[in-house]
Amino acid sequence: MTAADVTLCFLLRDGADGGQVLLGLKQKGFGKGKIVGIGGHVEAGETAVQAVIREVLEETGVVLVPGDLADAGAVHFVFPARPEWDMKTRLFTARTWSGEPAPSDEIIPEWFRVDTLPVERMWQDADHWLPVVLEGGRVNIVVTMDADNESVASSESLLP
Ligand SMILES: Nc1[nH]c(=O)nc2c1ncn2[C@H]1C[C@H](O)[C@@H](COP(=O)(O)OP(=O)(O)OP(=O)(O)O)O1
Repeated sequence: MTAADVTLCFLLRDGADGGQVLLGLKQKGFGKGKIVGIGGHVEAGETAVQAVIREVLEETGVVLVPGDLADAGAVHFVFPARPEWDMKTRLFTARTWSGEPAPSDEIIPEWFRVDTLPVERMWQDADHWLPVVLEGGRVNIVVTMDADNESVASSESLLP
C-alpha cells in the first residue's frame, strides 16, 4: 500500500513569554480529539505547497502565500498494524500570513508556547520531530508506530 501524501504547517509567532505555535483540536476524522498540526491530504494535481495553503485556509481561515512558507522537511508515519494509515508528511513553518485563525468544523485552533507543548494531548510521536521543526530546523524522519497505533515503536532520522 502506498502512503498518502499529506502536509502540515506550523504558524509561529513571538508571544510576551516566548515563541508560540498554532496547533488545534481535531474535531473529526483522523486524530479526532487530539491536538494536531494544521494540514491534510494533498489532492491529485496539487503540489505540497498548494495543498498546505488550501488546508490552512479551510481549517483556520488564515491566508498564506508561497513566500510565507519555510520548508521544514518530512516525516513518514508508518502504522504496521494499519498500513492504510501510512502517511508521508511534508512539513512547513510560517512566520507571516494574513488573517486571524478561527475555528472550523475540522479544527479549533489554539496558540501554544513552544517550550510547553501539550504533548500528552498530541500524537505520541510529536516530541520526536516537532521541537526541531519549531526551532527552525529541518527533519527527515521515519516514525514507526506500535501495534496499538498510538505508541512509537521506533524513529529513525534519514539525515546524515
Ligand atoms: N502519527 C502522527 N502524528 C502526527 O503528529 N500527525 C499525524 C500522524 N499521522 C498522521 N498525522 C497527520 C498528518 C495529516 O495532516 C493528518 C491527517 O490528515 P487529514 O486531517 O486531512 O485527515 P482526515 O481523514 O481528517 O481528513 P480528509 O483529508 O478530509 O480525509 O494527520
